[in-house]
Amino acid sequence: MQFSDSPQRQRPHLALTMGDPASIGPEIILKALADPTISETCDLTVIGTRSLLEKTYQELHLQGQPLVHPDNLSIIDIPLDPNTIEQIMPGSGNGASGKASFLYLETAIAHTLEGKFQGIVTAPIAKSCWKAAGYSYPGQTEVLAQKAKIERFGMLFVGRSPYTGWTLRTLLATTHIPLNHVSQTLTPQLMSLKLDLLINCLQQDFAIENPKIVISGLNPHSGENGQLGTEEKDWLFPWLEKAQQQYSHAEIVGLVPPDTLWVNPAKAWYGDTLKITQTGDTARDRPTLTLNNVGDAYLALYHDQGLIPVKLMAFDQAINTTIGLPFIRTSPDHGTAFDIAGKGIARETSLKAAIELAVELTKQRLR
Ligand SMILES: NC(=O)C1=CN([C@@H]2O[C@H](COP(=O)(O)OP(=O)(O)OC[C@H]3O[C@@H](n4cnc5c(N)ncnc54)[C@H](O)[C@@H]3O)[C@@H](O)[C@H]2O)C=CC1
Ligand SMILES: NCC(=O)COP(=O)(O)O
Repeated sequence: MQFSDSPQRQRPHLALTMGDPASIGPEIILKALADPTISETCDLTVIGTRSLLEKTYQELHLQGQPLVHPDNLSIIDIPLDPNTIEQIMPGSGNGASGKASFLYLETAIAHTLEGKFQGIVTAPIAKSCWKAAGYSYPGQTEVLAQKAKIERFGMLFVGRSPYTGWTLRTLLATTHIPLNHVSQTLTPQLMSLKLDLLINCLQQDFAIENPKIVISGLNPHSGENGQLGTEEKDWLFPWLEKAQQQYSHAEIVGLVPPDTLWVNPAKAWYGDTLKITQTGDTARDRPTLTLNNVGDAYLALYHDQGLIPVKLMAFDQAINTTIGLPFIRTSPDHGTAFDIAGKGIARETSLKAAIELAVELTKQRLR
């Protein structure tokens, strides 16, 4: 893969897809790229529809929003026919916007596989709009994996605490499936695959040689010895014991009951920098940071078990990154936010964090 600058400066060239054009995607792109600290670290090429970026700029800059003008961006333009353009209205995702967002992603992947970009940052898409357009994928992750011909991949969320600098990393063992499919989808093979990917990723991408990984139970109190669910007793604990022996260079902790799993990460996230003010004006310090109690990464068994705590702590900072791909892919943790699209109030912080992480990971891979 080629870097667009001298190896010493390691300036990655990244694709940035526009996501669903009826979403907050165009707005957060124009906001994020208005920040010079972002453009200083990498070369970014937006993959989307220029006329829609221009329309967003015209509508929002009148409100005094700090936006980059699309003329100052590198764009691979995906023009849409007038009939499609007419159907794309901020806040109303549909088959037309879904089709456009799929085209942007496909184009980014094709260019990346050809070596034009080292990584892809994706703005959010709506799975329902893809479905309306006739594309049947659970999300962008599966499209990336399929086009890259990869069978082993994972959905990892990364967020750096603005209070303490501590980094929360959460891998989901299962992702976009109904809750009542979780138990039969989880298997020892799937758990081994995800744990293996996670350990490799922590070592290679985050330079953590001997990672500590904390794994959640599935049922309340991790099954309470079979009384509240049998998966832990039947196979999760035996699987864990084998994994602990297999990965002697990693510390694998578990199965921690899912409700208490997030107490120590929350302490590490907030540290002692905040005070809880209770009614009656009493202020109480939060517990001091105790980093020996936390993991380098958490393995959650299903989507909401991992993402409720991630979004509670880190909604404006967290990044979704696909691990196992031959290139870097990051995305904000939030979705299309159709409810606020076109209003000029979307925050670009998570997209900026996604770009920053893509730069960091690309450089780490080069090292
Ligand atoms: N990376 C991706 O492509 C993702 C896509 N999605 C998709 O997005 C769609 C909507 O999902 P929801 O569950 O409603 O989550 P959402 O993240 O789009 O919205 C949840 C709430 O957060 C607010 N919000 C989200 N991003 C914001 C931002 N940058 N600034 C200010 N407020 C923000 C929204 O206004 C809404 O009130 C779904 O189709 C989902 O599948 C969801 C998560 C990630
Ligand atoms: N909850 C994460 C999410 O919806 C993003 O999925 P993907 O489109 O990145 O696969």
